Amino acid sequence: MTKPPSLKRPFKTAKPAQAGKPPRPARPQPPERPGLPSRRVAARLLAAVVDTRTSLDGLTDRGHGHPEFRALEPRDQALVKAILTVALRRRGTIEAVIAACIEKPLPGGAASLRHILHVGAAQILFLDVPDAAAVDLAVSQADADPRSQRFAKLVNAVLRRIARERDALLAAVDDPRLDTPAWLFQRWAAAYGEAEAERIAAIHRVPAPLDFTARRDPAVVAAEIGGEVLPTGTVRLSGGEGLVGDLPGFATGDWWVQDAAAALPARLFGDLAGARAADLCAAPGGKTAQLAAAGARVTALDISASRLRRLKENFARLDLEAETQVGDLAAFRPDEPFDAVLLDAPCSSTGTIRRHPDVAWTKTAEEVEKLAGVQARMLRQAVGLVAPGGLLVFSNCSLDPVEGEDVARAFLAEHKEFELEPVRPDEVPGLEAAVTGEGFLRTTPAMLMRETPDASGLDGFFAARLRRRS
Ligand SMILES: C[S@@+](CC[C@H](N)C(=O)[O-])C[C@H]1O[C@@H](n2cnc3c(N)ncnc32)[C@H](O)[C@@H]1O
Repeated sequence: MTKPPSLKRPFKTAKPAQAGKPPRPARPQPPERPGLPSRRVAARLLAAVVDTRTSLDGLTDRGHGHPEFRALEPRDQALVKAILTVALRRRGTIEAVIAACIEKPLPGGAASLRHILHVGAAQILFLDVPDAAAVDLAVSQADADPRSQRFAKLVNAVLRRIARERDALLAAVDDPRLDTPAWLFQRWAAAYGEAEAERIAAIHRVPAPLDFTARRDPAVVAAEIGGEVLPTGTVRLSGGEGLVGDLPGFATGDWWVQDAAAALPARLFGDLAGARAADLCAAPGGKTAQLAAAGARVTALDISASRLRRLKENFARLDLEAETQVGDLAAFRPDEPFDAVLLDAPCSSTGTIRRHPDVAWTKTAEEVEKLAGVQARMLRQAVGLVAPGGLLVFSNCSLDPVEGEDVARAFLAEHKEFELEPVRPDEVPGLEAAVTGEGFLRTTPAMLMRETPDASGLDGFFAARLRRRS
């Protein structure tokens, strides 16, 4: 990451003090304007996401995130996250609105100016921040940055116009496709058709509901947190804001946060009471928790020690048990094979864009292809871990068939000792349309439509259930 520019104006190096003359006291710096640090950090993090394809989750991690983010007060951190989430979710729209307010394109190399404008416009267009504050802080920010100082007047004019003409400007550029990078939209259109790709792009513009998997009775959890039980059994809370940890049932381990689609793959094993199960890519453990809660004796493997630590914390809260192992699947040699093996493989995560809008701007088509190769390799490594007659569920949260259907088909063609055990529509009530003709499970964010968009949709997920012949 580039070194953060100094906020202070450049100053000349002081000459060494001459003998006899007392050194001149340093001029006190005026205190920074309230609100400016959070906007500066927002612009810096936006740059890291879109210019160097850095994950927003990593940048805003409370323990290991960007140092300037970690230095902010919790309230300012929340504001930075809110600004960035909407700035990335509506990136194309914001870009089009800014373009409509300037006579000629922003000068090439004016990246810093562009990020300042995006942060300012995101607040004016989509957040409950007073327009005057958003404009003034963006102007101060431009003025304090040597790279954008000469554009401070432009920032003022553009953002004031956006504040004045917000509704008309938004109406003039209202096209969900704008907020999805073209390469990604084309891949969805090729896979699901133009109309479904548009529906996916449209629902991505709406913040996702919060989904929970109940440890015991979903109806009780729904009543306690004021949510609804979806036909799939997931508990959903829409339009909810605030800290998950403050909700009833958190401390007592009554539920864990898990998207409705992410809850499906582990259910494909059916009855697991007393079974030996392995979760080969387990952390942070949403699906491992399902396996353990269903009565399996679970071994949870993950290559990341820190992510596995989170799994252990989650399990302690949920009062669930699993044997954990930090390690690479390639070197995993258990004493005996398992009845049930889950491979929830690393992927491009394009099915989670609604919750993680940075994914749309940090991933590339090349990465999708490369990750499909990783998944195919991991699936081959899982073969010897499945007992005869046992089940192997392969899943991931990519929306791209290259990482899902294609990997599963190639595996089945190569491994005649496995057969596909088709998913039946009655196994996924409310999501019957997610069962493909071949018997795979394929969700897209445009499924599971409810009364309002903020209560609708789910992550894009793929799952195939493969049985090892006896
Ligand atoms: C999609 S995440 C798993 C999410 C998890 N199943 C859940 O539901 O909470 C993929 C996980 O695979 C792990 N991983 C990646 N490569 C691995 C490997 N070679 N061996 C074991 N784990 C690996 C990553 O550390 C990551 O935690």
